[in-house]
Amino acid sequence: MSQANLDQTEAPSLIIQNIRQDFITLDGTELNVLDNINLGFREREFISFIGHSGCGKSTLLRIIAGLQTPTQGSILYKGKKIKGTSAARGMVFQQDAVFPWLTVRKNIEFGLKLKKLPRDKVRAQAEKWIALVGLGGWEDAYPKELSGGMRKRVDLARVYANTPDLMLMDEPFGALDQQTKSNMQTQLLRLWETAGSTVIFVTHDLEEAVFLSDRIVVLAPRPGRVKTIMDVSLSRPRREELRLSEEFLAEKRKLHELLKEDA
Ligand SMILES: Nc1ncnc2c1ncn2[C@@H]1O[C@H](COP(=O)(O)OP(=O)(O)OP(=O)(O)O)[C@@H](O)[C@H]1O
Repeated sequence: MSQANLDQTEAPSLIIQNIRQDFITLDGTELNVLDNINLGFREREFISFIGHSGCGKSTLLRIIAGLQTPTQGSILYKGKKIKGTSAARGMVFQQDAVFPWLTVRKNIEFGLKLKKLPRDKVRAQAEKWIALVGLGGWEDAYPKELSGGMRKRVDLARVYANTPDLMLMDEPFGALDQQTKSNMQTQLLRLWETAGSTVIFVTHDLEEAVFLSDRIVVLAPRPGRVKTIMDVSLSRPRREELRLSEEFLAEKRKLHELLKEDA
């Protein structure tokens, strides 16, 4: 574990350099939300951000997405500075972003049509992701006919169909029940293995962070800083049974201790 972060064996593709974020609150006082954030992530890594409520996880994710310009510092992706949003960076939030008036297929095709891809390519790409998220047979259903987990799968397919290099996920499974959440985590790992994108995943859930991640960035609050980075020493592919193993519980305990020291 280290605060520093830049991997020595492979050049990082995403570099977060000296990020500081200040906000002006409603009463006019200045709030320093993030300070001196320096991180480097390799291509295809699965990274989670974890830390107590208000430590700036979502703000950091929004900066990486290009939705928020930091007070200081910059984000480099493959050597280029991130400015504004891009289709190459897909975002998934707790509340899904499916359109209620479009069918499953049309939701997934929506972004592809905006890219002006040929019609047969749009259809083929949508078919591929509908199958990958296990929604074959539901192509013509409307979101109101689906369960929360199925809607989430449409949401993931919608974003993944655009083949983003970077998937930025802000507590995407936070509103789901435990069983559905576990299923979605396993499904997400399969999609990630297929798509080959780098994932940055914000969560409060220790088990989720350990199950999914290669590395977990632990943020300390007031102002948000990188406290440490935990390497998750669990092999892949990760199956459901892993959650009950001693090695999994040991990793979870380690993360729990790292977070407790902040309290
Ligand atoms: N646009 C804004 N203007 C003012 N303050 C903001 C703004 N956005 C975020 N904040 C403040 O920044 C701090 C960090 O917020 P952020 O949502 O990034 O934290 P978080 O770690 O994701 O929290 P949680 O785990 O509760 O979702 C909070 O105190 C929040 O009130």
